[in-house]
Parts: sequence; structure tokens; C-alpha cells
Amino acid sequence: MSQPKIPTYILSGFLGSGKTTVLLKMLSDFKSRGLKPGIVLNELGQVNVEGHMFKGEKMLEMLDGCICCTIQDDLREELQFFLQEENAVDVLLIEGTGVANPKEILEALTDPRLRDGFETQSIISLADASKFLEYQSIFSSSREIREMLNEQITSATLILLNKMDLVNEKTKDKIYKKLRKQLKAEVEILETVYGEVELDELLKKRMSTVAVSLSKGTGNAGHSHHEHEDHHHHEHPFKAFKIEDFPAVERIRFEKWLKKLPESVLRGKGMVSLASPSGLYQFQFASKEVEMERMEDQDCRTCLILIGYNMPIEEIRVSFQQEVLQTVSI
Ligand SMILES: Nc1nc2c(ncn2[C@@H]2O[C@H](COP(=O)(O)OP(=O)(O)OP(=O)(O)O)[C@@H](O)[C@H]2O)c(=O)[nH]1
Repeated sequence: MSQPKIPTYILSGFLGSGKTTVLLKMLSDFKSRGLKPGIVLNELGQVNVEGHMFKGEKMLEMLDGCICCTIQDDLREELQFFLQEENAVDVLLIEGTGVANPKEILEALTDPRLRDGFETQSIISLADASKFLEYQSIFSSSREIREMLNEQITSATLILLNKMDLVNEKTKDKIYKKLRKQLKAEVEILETVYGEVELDELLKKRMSTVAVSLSKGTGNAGHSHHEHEDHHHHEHPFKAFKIEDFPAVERIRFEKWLKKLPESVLRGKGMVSLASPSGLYQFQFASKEVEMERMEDQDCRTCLILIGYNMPIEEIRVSFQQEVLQTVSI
């Protein structure tokens, strides 16, 4: 008898919108229901600074995963892992990078070799309410980015409008107007703070309602092989760069530096050693906010990853040396 298909959910959304926050919450909700989840994480940059959050999970990491065809091929290979009996899971969550087009992931899942193993239930897209309007205007001149942002929204079967704690009613109204123009009427929008939402809402099978729009015109999730080839030929405009193995920093100085980074820096994350209170902390920088959490494992290397669009990398590196480390060279 053939195995039942693994219900699969794709978590999409731009850099820092809250995908990992939702993923972690879903994992803990699954566990309290006695379900065994599997996860696939894509990261930009060669280190996954968040790996320690998923200790003990059946997890596949795809680092430096900048979307497109390479990630699709890798994903196809990696997904075979969950089809082996010893790695069986009850449900699978796939988190794309913040610059991934969820259709690319969907397409990998419809590969004939995987179609019998996985059944995509929903594409859940996070939108950062505090940055939604700003991003639309910052990126208005780049067709490629505009299209990617648009795809993240229009291919969703459910939108989580997250970070609602950071916006007022007026902004909210403007976002709704834009979203409603982009979305099909049946696509639900749920407002969230720290991705708080009933698990049952997330688990609803919503895929069939948008199946038509996803396969529009091409019969393969809206993406032709010709388009794939194109992707290989030009570099993606988003870049990640990292600084590693730096000494302890002053928390206030470091936070101040992060907050005044150029607008082209869209996201930061990593591990820093603080001078006081001393110890190794994980930090997140998104929507101009900084969060720090002391790490259980105090034995990691320090690492700072910045992700952005046309970032003045050298200028940033020098300002890190001068303003945070207060040295001349790292
Ligand atoms: N104020 C506020 N912060 C939030 C909310 N949701 C998430 N965050 C914070 O935003 C930051 C980014 O959240 P993540 O869940 O890591 O976002 P992501 O989409 O996985 O980010 P990428 O790794 O860039 O793809 C973290 O510091 C979160 O704690 C929210 O509703 N309100």
C-alpha cells in the first residue's frame, strides 16, 4: 500500500517579515498535538545563525540558497530525505529565503518524483506591515524586485499581515487597499503580532482555490524553462555579507550602529559577544528594530550577517571597525 502524502506548507515573505517566528510557533503547536514535523530552511549567506533554534528537529538546511534553479534542484534532492521510512514526518514546513519566489518551491514540489510524496496545502506569506508601503516605494525602480515582492504576495493562499503592533490605523488602511488590489478576493488576510495565529487557521488546505492562477499560462506553476535559464545569466540584486570572529562589543554602541545603517541594509542577524552583560547573544535586526537573546550555547563564533540591496559593503565594514570595534582594522 502506498504511503499517505506528507501535507506540506510553504512559508514565504520578504526579509525579516516573521517567517521563522511563525515557523517556531507552528513547531511547538505541532508538538503539543503529538505530531512530528519536518522542516526545510533556506538561508542567504553561508552560515545559518538560527540553526540552534531548531535543535532536535528533523531539519534540512540549504545555505547560500539564493532561489531559482539551483535551489530547486537541491530541494528536489533534499526532499527525498523525508520519503525514507526512518525520516518520516507527519507534516512538512518549508521556509524560503526572504528573497525567494514561493512558486519556485512549489514547482520543485510538483516534480513527478515528489508528487506522490508531498501534497502542498498552502502557501503562507508573511507581509511586514511596518515596512510594506516603504518597500513598495524603495523598490519601485527595480522591476526584478518589484516582481519578486509581487509574487510573494500574489502566489499566497493566505496572507499574514504581521508586525501589526508597529502600525497605526491609517497605514493599515493603505496596506489593505494595496493588498486587496493584488490579491484574489478569496485569499484571506489575517493580522498578526509576532505571528500569533491559531494553528488550525494555518493548517487549512487552501491550495486548490488558487491552483488556476499558479499555473497560469504555462502549466508548470507559471514559470517556464526559458525563464529559468534567464535566472542563471544575471546576478540577484540582493547580497549577504558577513563579518566573523570579532571581539566583544558594547551593546549600546552596536545597536546604535545597526539602527543608522543605510536604507539599503534590509536585514541583519548573527551572534555577538557583549562586553556587558557579558556573554554570547543572538541578535536580530529587522524593521529598524534590534532584538537580543542570550545563547544557551556560549561556545559559538561571533558572526554578523547583513542582507541588502546594493549595499556599500566597504563603507559598512569600515564603520563597523571604527564605530563598534573602535579599531582601525578587524
Ligand atoms: N515588533 C515586532 N517584531 C516582530 C514581529 N514578528 C517578528 N518580529 C521580529 O522581527 C525579526 C525578524 O523575524 P523573523 O521571524 O526572523 O523573520 P524572517 O522572515 O524569518 O526573516 P529572514 O530570516 O530575513 O527571512 C525578529 O527579531 C522577530 O522577533 C511582530 O509582529 N512585531
